[in-house]
Amino acid sequence: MNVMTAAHSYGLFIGGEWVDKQETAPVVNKYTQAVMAETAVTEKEDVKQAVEAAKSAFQTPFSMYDRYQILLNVARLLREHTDEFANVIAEEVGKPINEAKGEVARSALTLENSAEEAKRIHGEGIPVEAAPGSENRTSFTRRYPVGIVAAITPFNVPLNLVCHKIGPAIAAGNSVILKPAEQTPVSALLLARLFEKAGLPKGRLNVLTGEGHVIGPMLTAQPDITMFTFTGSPKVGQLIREQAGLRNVALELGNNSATVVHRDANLEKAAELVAQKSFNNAGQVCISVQRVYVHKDIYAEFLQKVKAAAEQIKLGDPKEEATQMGPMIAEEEAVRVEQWVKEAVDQGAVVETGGVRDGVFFHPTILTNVDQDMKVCRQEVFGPVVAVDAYTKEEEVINRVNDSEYGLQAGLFTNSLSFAMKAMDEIHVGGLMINDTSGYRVDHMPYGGVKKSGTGKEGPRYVIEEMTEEKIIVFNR
Ligand SMILES: NC(=O)c1ccc[n+]([C@@H]2O[C@H](COP(=O)([O-])OP(=O)(O)OC[C@H]3O[C@@H](n4cnc5c(N)ncnc54)[C@H](O)[C@@H]3O)[C@@H](O)[C@H]2O)c1
Ligand SMILES: O=C[C@H](O)CS(=O)(=O)O
Repeated sequence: MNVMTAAHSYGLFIGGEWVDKQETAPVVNKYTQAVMAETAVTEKEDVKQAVEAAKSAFQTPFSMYDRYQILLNVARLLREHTDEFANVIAEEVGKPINEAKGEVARSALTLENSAEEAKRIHGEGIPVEAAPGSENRTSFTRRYPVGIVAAITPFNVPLNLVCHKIGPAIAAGNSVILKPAEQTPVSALLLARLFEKAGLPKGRLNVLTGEGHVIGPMLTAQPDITMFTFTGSPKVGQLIREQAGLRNVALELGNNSATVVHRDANLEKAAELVAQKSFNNAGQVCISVQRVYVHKDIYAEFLQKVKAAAEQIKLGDPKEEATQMGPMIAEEEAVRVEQWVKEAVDQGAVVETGGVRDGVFFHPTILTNVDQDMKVCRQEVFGPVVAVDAYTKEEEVINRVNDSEYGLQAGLFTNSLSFAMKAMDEIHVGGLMINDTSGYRVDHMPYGGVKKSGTGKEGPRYVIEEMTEEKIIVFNR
């Protein structure tokens, strides 16, 4: 089966039906800039219909075992269609084909893990009888689905981050309304086709495409939506939280990730991983290495190694096997990154390599002589730029890592157990990776930030807690 239609034109997916709309929006191939697909533009009435479909599906029983089987089937189908999905991701994001294949494999794992968790949703016994006067009582908790989950996702990881929302929401027994990023909706629409093929009951998954700033408020205006799960920028996350009122909101937001390389680290390994995780997907990854702090004794050697690795990165057509870095999501984003680098240079930073824009491409860039208050350090670059600076003392570098509004993940390369333990206690982030960069993630681990990086955790087991409500039952014998 080829999951693509010949016309490459996609309707909305509401109540198990594909709904064509008169108004459509083009999705462009980020390398060629040619139109690769047309997607339907959602109107207010479509949002209402999606909510009705989701509500009606939610009222129909859907057993844990059926949820498990459907999620497993979709994972299997996804693996069977790896090349098609990877080609779509390479085109719609501009992500190198090998990275895109990796994203498809991770998406299948996310769905498999969600399927497994569907069978593990459980409560616990509560010893209420331990309270004086409650000797004759017996109690336990149970978890119930929250109802209708609205999921809004970003452009940079358009399939796996969608799976991180749909997989656990369905595993938990909810209905879902998905709004994928307007720049990259095609892989999500194809995924909906796989759910349809796998026999997902109609209305359990609905997909609405179009501009977020238009559809977002239409979704938050629907009182029957009980939870919002959002991955994207802090600005939009904040808006959703304000509009959602007392409803449950999970936010996976940005970061300006730091990685520390201590004087006792394995330099080869640290340099290789830093170069890889600074420039993956042209740096458009929320845990991309953006700030590197290197102990002064090894700074020069480390810098030379990372620079050599960065200069080896092959830019080009994402669909060519040899390409290691593709274009950014849009030329205006490449222009923004160019301006931030220029501003840093005007403030005294030195470009060690890169710093060059070529249309929608921005070359892998290493900056030194940086200051913590430059935009390239203080804000989230979301581009292929890394700032490398030296430090002397452990205490000093912990303070510098923590000197950020964000707190998603951080990395530390060291062989010192005491430094690793101190960092574990004192670096304020959702995840600390010892002997790895901030960029490490596997899909079943708890993943989410502190401070401006968000609230709530992803990873199927953890997000299912948020996508279910706990109820306590007390029996009086
Ligand atoms: N923490 C994480 O797990 C994680 C993962 C990936 C990306 N991100 C973050 O995402 C950002 C980049 O992605 P982006 O540019 O797609 O983010 P974005 O916030 O611009 O868009 C994300 C989604 O929100 C929608 N949206 C836009 N305006 C909206 C509104 N007013 N109401 C509701 N929805 C709206 C968009 O259409 C899109 O679907 C970065 O900050 C990055 O760090 C975080
Ligand atoms: O962009 C942020 C992503 O969550 C990182 S990953 O693709 O899931 O590793």
